[in-house]
Amino acid sequence: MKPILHGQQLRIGYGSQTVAGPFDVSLQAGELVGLLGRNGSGKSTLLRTLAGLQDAVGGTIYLGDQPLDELSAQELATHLSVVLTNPPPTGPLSVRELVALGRYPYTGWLGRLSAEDHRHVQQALELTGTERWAKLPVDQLSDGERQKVMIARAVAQDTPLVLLDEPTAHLDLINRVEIMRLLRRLAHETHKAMFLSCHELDLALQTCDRLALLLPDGSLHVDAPEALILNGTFERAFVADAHHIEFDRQRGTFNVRETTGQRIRITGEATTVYWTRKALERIGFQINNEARGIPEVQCDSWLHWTLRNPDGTTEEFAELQKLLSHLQPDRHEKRNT
Ligand SMILES: Nc1ncnc2c1ncn2[C@@H]1O[C@H](COP(=O)(O)OP(=O)(O)OP(=O)(O)O)[C@@H](O)[C@H]1O
Repeated sequence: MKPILHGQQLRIGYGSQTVAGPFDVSLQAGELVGLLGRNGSGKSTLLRTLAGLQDAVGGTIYLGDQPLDELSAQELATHLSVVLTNPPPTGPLSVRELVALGRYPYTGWLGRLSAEDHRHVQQALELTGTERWAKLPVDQLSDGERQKVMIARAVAQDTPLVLLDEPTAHLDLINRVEIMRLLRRLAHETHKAMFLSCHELDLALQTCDRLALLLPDGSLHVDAPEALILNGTFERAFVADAHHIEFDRQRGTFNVRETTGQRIRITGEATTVYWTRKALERIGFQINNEARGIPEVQCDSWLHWTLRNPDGTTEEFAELQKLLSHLQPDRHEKRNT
């Protein structure tokens, strides 16, 4: 399938200063692609470059068959829409009026909306679930609601490609999930390519069709999320030089490690084992179920733990905190002195 956007030997940056690249990147119709990377890796720079808001340091970007830099601003606006992090225009604008601004590439210099434009605006409101706020002033919406309206404006612009810079920033968990599910649904149902930057690795792993990882060495890796975990690219992107963070490849999560060198075994009921393991790792224990002659925590059932000491003695605990305090008496004593 022909890509909607293709960047060839792309180098992004400022003036002659390269931030990342050279790399190739392609976006296909009907897919949600998440752009991830550490702070300063170049996510916003890449999005702005693909949007034609700043020049590439090198390489060429094609929208279909046409090089991006040969398109006029008006033509570009029919190929791609952009949702940036800056706050939307405030003032007495209603939600419907803001969404209608998405039609600007198609309206004449008077900005008068045709019946076709009104149809697109209505459709965008319905597709994004924002129709119920259509008459409200935009500045009366919550951050999550306003973000959906900004997405509706991009949908009304009716472009095959939508670029979004951190659309989930400053939103709570429910709204972050809602926005990602909305973008995924829009990509699949309206057959648009959606390319968004974000910092929520977990959410991106669960919702994006593909992920693009910008690495500290300036390379870009695009693949199925699970493939990037399996081949180690995820770790290289985020924890290559971080000493106290470890990536759990089995669960796709990052763990904070403050190891004291003490080892412990842990067995028993799966959910209790999972959270007990997290707690023990948090206080510095290394879990090693292969080792012999070290203490063992048996998670007997929900809210009951047995500690087997290497000398064969056992102790019972009905609270996780009591087990933790028992296992790290130094900290406990220090706190009491
Ligand atoms: N206007 C500019 N002129 C020169 N360098 C810039 C400019 N804007 C950003 N940079 C630099 O380009 C690099 C990439 O910045 P960019 O904002 O693209 O990163 P990012 O991945 O989006 O970061 P974050 O996750 O913190 O938003 C950084 O080193 C930054 O300092």
